Amino acid sequence: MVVLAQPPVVDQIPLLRSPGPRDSFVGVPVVDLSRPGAARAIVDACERFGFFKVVGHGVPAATMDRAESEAVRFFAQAQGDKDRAGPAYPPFGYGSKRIGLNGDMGWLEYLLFAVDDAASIPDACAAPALRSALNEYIAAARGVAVRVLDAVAEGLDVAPRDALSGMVAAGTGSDQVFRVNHYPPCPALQGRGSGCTATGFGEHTDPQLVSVLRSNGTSGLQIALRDRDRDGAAQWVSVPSDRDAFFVNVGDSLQVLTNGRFKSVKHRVVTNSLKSRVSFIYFAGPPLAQRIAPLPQLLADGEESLYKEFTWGEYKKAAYKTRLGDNRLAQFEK
Ligand SMILES: C=C1C[C@]23C[C@@]1(O)CC[C@H]2[C@@]12CC[C@H](O)[C@@](C)(C(=O)O1)[C@H]2[C@@H]3C(=O)O
Ligand SMILES: O=C(O)CCC(=O)C(=O)O
Ligand SMILES: [Fe+2]
Repeated sequence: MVVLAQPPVVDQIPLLRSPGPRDSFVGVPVVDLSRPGAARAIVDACERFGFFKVVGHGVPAATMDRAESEAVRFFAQAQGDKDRAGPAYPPFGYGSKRIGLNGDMGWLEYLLFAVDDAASIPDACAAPALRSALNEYIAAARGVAVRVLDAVAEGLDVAPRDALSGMVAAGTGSDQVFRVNHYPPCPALQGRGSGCTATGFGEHTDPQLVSVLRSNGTSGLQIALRDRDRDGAAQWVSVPSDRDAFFVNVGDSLQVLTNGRFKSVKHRVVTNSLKSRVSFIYFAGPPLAQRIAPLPQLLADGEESLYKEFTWGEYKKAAYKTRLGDNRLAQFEK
């Protein structure tokens, strides 16, 4: 008998049932930031999906294109050169296949950076052309996060209007993280049939307030709908890619600030057997000392917080001890 050995690393990456073409989800809410009514539309999308697409954002295509081509150039380097930009933990830099420190694996490589208050990544972490392209992109993504959080406050009628955006705006000491993910085609999937795919980035929620994502034209991102199916299973749907738009995820911290009115969206990335996906994600985290508790104006008379009191620093520390797919908020629920 001939036993075909698989490369061991692929063995460690969970395979998934591939969604069929009809799972491509046409219902992703689209918000035009340049139009009146955006604030209401954002609140509606956050309540229904914890996820939406942003158009009319005004970020120049050249900013996105330059960041993408510099990232593609970085990932095209020899493995040894990329490894010199790592490891991803600690503190930040290049990583491959291992996500976090607790045993999660995915079919990807990535750059992970802490972002300073001026929305820039540390000098030592990337070559000048890559660093300059990413810094320009990060400033633009932060701008989108600030506008989205202003709109959330407006749509929820919270005063002051910068009650949320003030936690990430320049000069506030916000705890921002930025990552560039590259999902190469997964050759091990070829010949396995269309029903099978591999985990690019396993299912999880993002711990921060919001995350602002942009990808090239390759699909792979999936979100779980809020309602489970009749058997109690998560309903995963594929998000059609759009390289000109941003996608916004509600994170765990915004779930708490709205006392569960918004829910952080569970999402994951599955690999494509033929095409590379490159994505950029800006994670808008508040300052470490920021208290994360429901905004008083969102609590009805007599309504209590669903969560124990904590600061972002405390939540982040606890989150980094968890596996990707864990329910990180559970230990903070009352
Ligand atoms: C497994 C992990 C990776 C992660 C830290 C964690 O222990 C749990 C949260 C993960 C996550 C998900 C969203 C972002 O990609 C991320 C940078 C974050 O803030 O929380 C990652 C963390 C990571 O990759 O370091
Ligand atoms: O790469 C993507 O498209 C999404 C990745 C993601 O969810 C994350 O990095 O937290
Ligand atoms: Fe995520």
